[in-house]
Amino acid sequence: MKVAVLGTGYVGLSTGVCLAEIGHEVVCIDVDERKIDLLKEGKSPIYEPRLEELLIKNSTEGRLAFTTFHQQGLREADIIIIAVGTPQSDDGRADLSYLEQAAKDLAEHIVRDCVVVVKSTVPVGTNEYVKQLLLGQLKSNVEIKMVSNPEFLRQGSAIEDTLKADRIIIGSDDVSASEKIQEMYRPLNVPFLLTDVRSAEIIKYASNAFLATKISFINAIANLCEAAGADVEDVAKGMGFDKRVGSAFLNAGIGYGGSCFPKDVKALLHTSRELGVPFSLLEETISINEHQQELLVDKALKRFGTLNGKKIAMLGLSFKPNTDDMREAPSIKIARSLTASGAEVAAFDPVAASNARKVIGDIITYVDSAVEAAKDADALFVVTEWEEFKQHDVAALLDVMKQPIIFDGRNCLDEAALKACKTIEYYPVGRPAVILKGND
Ligand SMILES: NC(=O)c1ccc[n+]([C@@H]2O[C@H](COP(=O)([O-])OP(=O)(O)OC[C@H]3O[C@@H](n4cnc5c(N)ncnc54)[C@H](O)[C@@H]3O)[C@@H](O)[C@H]2O)c1
Ligand SMILES: O=c1ccn([C@@H]2O[C@H](COP(=O)(O)OP(=O)(O)O[C@H]3O[C@H](CO)[C@@H](O)[C@H](O)[C@H]3O)[C@@H](O)[C@H]2O)c(=O)[nH]1
Repeated sequence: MKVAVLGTGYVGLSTGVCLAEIGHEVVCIDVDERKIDLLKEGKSPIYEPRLEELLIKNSTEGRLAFTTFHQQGLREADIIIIAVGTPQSDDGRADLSYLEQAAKDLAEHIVRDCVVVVKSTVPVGTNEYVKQLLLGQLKSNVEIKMVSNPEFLRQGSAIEDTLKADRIIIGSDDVSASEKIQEMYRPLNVPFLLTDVRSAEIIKYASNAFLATKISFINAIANLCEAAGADVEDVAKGMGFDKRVGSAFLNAGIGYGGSCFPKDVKALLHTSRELGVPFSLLEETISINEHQQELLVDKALKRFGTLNGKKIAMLGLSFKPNTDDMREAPSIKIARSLTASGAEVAAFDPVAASNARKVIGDIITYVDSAVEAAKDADALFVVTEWEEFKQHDVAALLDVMKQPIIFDGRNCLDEAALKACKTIEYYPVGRPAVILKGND
C-alpha cells in the first residue's frame, strides 16, 4: 500500500519506518527542513533504539522516502496518517493548531480518493472537526474517509512498541475505511479493537490518565510508607502479584514527565470540565505529581538546612531512560529549584545534555560522566534511571564526593552495593534510608 505520514516526530517517524518494514511504500512529510535533510541522509533526528537502523534499511531498499513538499508526498497515497503534535495550551486544553494546518495542507494537495487517519492524540470530537475542515477546503473532487487510530508507543521503545503493540484501535463509522486500515496493519499480527470514532478518541486519553493515576497512587503510598517506616518496593510487589492490579507502572519516584502524561491528563480534565462532568480524581493525579517532583529538593533541604553553596551532582536529565527528550522532565524543575536555593549543580546524562541545555540553560554545568558530576559534591541526586547508573560502582562515586550522601529519585541503585559501602547516607523514595557511618 502507498502510505503518506504527516509529521516525523516520535510517532510519525516510528510509524513510517515500521510500515515500510512490513512492506508498504511510505513517504514521510514534515515542514521542518532540518529534520527532513537529516532523514534523507539516513540520520534520525531523535534518539530511539533501532530507529536509525530501520530507517537506513528501508530507505536503501526503496520503501521509505522523505519530503517537505506535501504535494509530492500526497500525490499517490492510498492512506494518509496525520501524526503532528497536539501540545498543551496555556489553559490545559490540547492545542489543535498543527492539526488545523495539516487539514489545510491535505485539502490543498489530496488528488485521489484516500483514507485519512488521525493518529495524533486528540480530544473527543476532533476527528469530526478535522473532517469538516478538510472537506470544507478540499480542492479536488475526491472521496475522503476518516479513521481515528490513536497511538500507544512509549519513547525509548517506540519501534518495539509499534512492531509488537498490545492492540490497534480503529475508530470509524465507515466499514471499507476500517477494513483498509486493518489490511495495512495485518502483517503486524496485533489484535484490533474496532469501535466508533469518539470511543477511539477517549480510549487514548483514558489509557494515559489511568497510567498517570496509577503512578500518582503509588507515589502517595510511597509517601505513606516513608512516614510509617514501610518499604514501597515490597508494597508495590505485593500489590502487583494480584492480576487485577498488575505490577506495571507501580514504580514510585519523583513523578511522571514526558510529552504525553502531563499534557494528556490536563487535556482530559479540560474536556471533562467542558462537558460538565466532575473528574476531581485527575486533579489529585496532577497535584500529587507536582508535589512528587519537589521531593528530592525538599529532602535535601531537610538534610542540610540550607542548599546555599552546596554542590549537587545530578545523574540523568531526560524524563525517562533511553530517550533524549526533555519535555516536562522532572530534572527541569529540580535544576531550577536547586540553583534558586543557591546550590551549584553538575549534571550528567548519557544522551540528553544538548536538549537539556536548550531548556534549562547554563544555570547548571553539563559534564561527561557520572564520576565527573560527583566530584566534590555534597550530595548526588539520581533523577533518571539509566541502566548505566544502575550498574555504576557506587563506591567509585562516593570516593570522589565531598560527602557520601545520595538521594535516589528512582529507587534504582543496587541495594547490596549500597550496603557494602562503609560510610553512606542513602535516601530512596518510600523506603527506609540506609545510613552507615564508618562501621565495618
Ligand atoms: N511522543 C510519544 O511518545 C507519543 C505517543 C503516542 C501518541 N503521541 C501523540 O502523537 C502526536 C505526535 O507526537 P510526537 O511526539 O511525535 O510529536 P512531535 O512534536 O515530536 O512531532 C510532530 C512533527 O509534526 C511536524 N508537523 C507539524 N505540522 C505539520 C504539517 N502541517 N505537515 C507536516 N508535518 C508537520 C512537526 O514539524 C514535527 O516534526 C501528538 O498528538 C502526541 O500526543 C505521542
Ligand atoms: O511506574 C512508573 C512508570 C513510569 N513512570 C514515569 O512516567 C513517565 C512516562 O513514562 P512512559 O509511560 O514509560 O513513557 P512515555 O513515552 O511518556 O509513554 C506514555 O505516553 C505515550 C504518549 O501518549 C503513550 O503512547 C504510552 O502508552 C505511555 O506509556 C516517565 O516520566 C516515567 O519516569 C513512573 O514514574 N513510574
